[in-house]
Amino acid sequence: MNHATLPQRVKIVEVGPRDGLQNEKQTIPAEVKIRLVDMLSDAGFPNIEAASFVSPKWVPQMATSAEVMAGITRRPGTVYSALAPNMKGFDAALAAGVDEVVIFGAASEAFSQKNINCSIAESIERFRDVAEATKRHGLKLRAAVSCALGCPYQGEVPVAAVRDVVARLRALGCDEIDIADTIGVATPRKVYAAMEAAMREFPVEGLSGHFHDTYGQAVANIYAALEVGISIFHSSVAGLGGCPYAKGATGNVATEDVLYLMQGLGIETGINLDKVVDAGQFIAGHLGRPASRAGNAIAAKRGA
Ligand SMILES: CC(C)(COP(=O)([O-])OP(=O)([O-])OC[C@H]1O[C@@H](n2cnc3c(N)ncnc32)[C@H](O)[C@@H]1OP(=O)([O-])[O-])[C@@H](O)C(=O)NCCC(=O)NCCSC(=O)C[C@@](C)(O)CC(=O)[O-]
Repeated sequence: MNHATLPQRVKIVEVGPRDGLQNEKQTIPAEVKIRLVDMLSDAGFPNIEAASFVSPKWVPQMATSAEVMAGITRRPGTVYSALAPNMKGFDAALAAGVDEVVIFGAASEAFSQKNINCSIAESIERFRDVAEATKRHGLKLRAAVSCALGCPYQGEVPVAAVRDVVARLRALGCDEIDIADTIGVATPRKVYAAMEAAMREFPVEGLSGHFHDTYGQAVANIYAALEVGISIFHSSVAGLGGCPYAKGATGNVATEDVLYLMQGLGIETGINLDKVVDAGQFIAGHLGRPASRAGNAIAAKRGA
């Protein structure tokens, strides 16, 4: 049997406090978000997406982002990221002291319009100023490519569109680019194709897999991405989430499930799974819903 050579170490970016919580209907107090970020920091994540400086009319849940950033206890070695779609968002992110600014585009025109109210070409022009300011202030710059594997409005998204937007984002000076399955529709062969298209335009070391788990394929998709050399993955504690502009999409792949997979594969993450399980139980308890599969299994075993 042929076994692909997998990376020995991966970076897991915890996106639960942002992607995970942004779609919650119930208002989550800033103190709860702060406690969640602090628990995640304590688990040793190298990168936590903690906030989003977007219009509060568009995404009300993220309106407390400045308060959250001011309230968290920063762990040395953790990069704290926030979304910024324009200069207003950038200025707020800078004032809040983020380490990494995330611009977010799409490989689908229809999604770009629904999510950020402009075309792909217009978004790149808006991001140019944000990218330039990010670099000038010595911050890291990351870009997300939403709907790289399917769009809730347009359906299929050609890999040529993924390649094209990755090239445009590279030209802005991005340090990392996320290939996002916003609505969780991908299966492994689609992941190979999208990642291979992206790899033609951007170094594989800087590409990440951002998978939602709507159809239960996210762990298989992560494995497929590992096989083509991707070594950065995004996940949400307790599998929180969904996109406000992608109806029916469920949360990101659960961090506990991803860490369990990596442990089984002997791939280093530097993250304490037990502490992530605690964070997952905390936030799932607060929201009144079950945590992730691996998280619940580990918690149940502890209680046994
Ligand atoms: C981009 C805009 C602002 C354009 O929205 P617009 O309405 O075209 O913007 P505008 O410039 O005309 O401004 C309208 C109002 O918003 C305000 N405004 C404008 N910008 C900001 C800002 N940064 N922070 C706070 N307020 C802002 C601005 O001041 C003004 O206020 P008013 O004068 O009406 O009182 C809007 O569409 C928006 O905020 N969209 C955000 C959508 C969003 O956050 N989606 C979820 C994140 S993306 C995601 O989850 C996908 C990802 C990354 O996880 C990867 C994946 O899975 O695909």
